[in-house]
Amino acid sequence: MWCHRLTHLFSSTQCLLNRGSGHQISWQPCYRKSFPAVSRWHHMAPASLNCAWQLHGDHLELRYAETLMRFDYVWLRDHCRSASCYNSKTNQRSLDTASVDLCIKPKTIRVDETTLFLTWPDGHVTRYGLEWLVKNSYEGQKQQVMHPRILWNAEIYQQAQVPSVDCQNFLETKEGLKEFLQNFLLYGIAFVENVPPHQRGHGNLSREDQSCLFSSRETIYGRMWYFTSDFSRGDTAYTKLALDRHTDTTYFQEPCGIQVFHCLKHEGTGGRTLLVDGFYAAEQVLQRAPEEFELLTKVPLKHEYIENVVGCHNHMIGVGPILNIYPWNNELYLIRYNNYDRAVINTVPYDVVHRWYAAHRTLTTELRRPENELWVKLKPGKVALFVDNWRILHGRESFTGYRQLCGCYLTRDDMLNTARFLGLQA
Ligand SMILES: C[N+](C)(C)CCCC[C@H](N)C(=O)O
Ligand SMILES: O=C(O)CCC(=O)C(=O)O
Ligand SMILES: [Fe+2]
Repeated sequence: MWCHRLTHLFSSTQCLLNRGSGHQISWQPCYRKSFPAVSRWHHMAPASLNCAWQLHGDHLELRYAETLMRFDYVWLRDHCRSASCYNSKTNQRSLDTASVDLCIKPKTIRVDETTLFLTWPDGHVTRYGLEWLVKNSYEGQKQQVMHPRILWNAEIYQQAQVPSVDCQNFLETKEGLKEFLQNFLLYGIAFVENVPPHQRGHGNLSREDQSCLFSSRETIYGRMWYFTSDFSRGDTAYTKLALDRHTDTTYFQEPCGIQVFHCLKHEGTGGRTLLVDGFYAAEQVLQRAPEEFELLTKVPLKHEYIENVVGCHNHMIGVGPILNIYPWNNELYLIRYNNYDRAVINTVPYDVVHRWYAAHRTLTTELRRPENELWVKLKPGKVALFVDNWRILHGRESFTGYRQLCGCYLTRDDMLNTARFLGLQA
């Protein structure tokens, strides 16, 4: 179900973005020597309509499994999987791409039931499985999502009844870890239950020692952080004030991928945690105001962290748009949203800035809809909450009394690496 939702999302943006004039790819002039373009379709067998191909001056056109693909000849030479061009033990290219003639074209081409054969002018033969080509072609990739997800508002998330994973299962069994990761990848949040209320318990969830699960990302806040409302750092997080929804470390060139929260103590009232699916809100913007969505993907902004308290002097700047999409399929992969930490806007001309403010307002309205808000109370020593900081916004209610939280940021690449190792699409 989610797959269709997203395919729909991406294909509508695709049209949108392709129309934008700034988005057009300008082709370099091709200096290939004249090549007799064969303008008729070759079918592999008279009876088979499954596969057909056609040679053009600078590319091969191939139709297979209902996909029409176009391959540049240099691309076809560059991706050769023969033993001399590719080391299948290390999965690395051995061919020096810079040694390929940019005007190269195959001397002969042949296709059978499963394979495309190309012979190059120097006699070298390249073979491609047709399935491999579908999977690896631009056209094939364009139809796929990189990260399957279930976008949610409070009702969708609650009805899904996503189970928390028990801490011991998570740490000690492959199934527990896999279930946790699957939930996390689909929803962008995941809870681990029965975490011991002391700090080590939390550390075990993410440190490189013993359990070897994920590595934490060391930042200006340290590797693991313990914080309370003592204003030990120059940031509102270290007070008792409410924090509106935001993502963290927007002022890093690469914002932290994952954040883990574990409540150690709270003697007082308030302090609930707010979670909002930023991608769900962005999808609403795309559907209601596609040109505003596009603007939010295009306008670069700075976020900034300037801190001068005793012992801590930091000045961080991160640059990027609020919404980041993969250009080939328009899939959203990162939202950078923190109104507290957004820096002076000096990267945008005045007329664009006004439209940007309107687009920002539309997104903010979606993010603030009460039906999109998931509120949870982190009880001391019960759950650890993992948050995808590239997708989910978090915030907190103001509170009274003594409240101590600990947590860490995790390296996103390592978590996705583990997920892929367990057979998940990540
Ligand atoms: C989580 N921890 C308390 C360490 C950091 C708080 C960082 C707060 C900062 N305004 C931001 O949003 O990035
Ligand atoms: O105090 C909280 O619950 C969260 C504060 C916050 O936004 C953060 O630490 O990143
Ligand atoms: Fe935060």
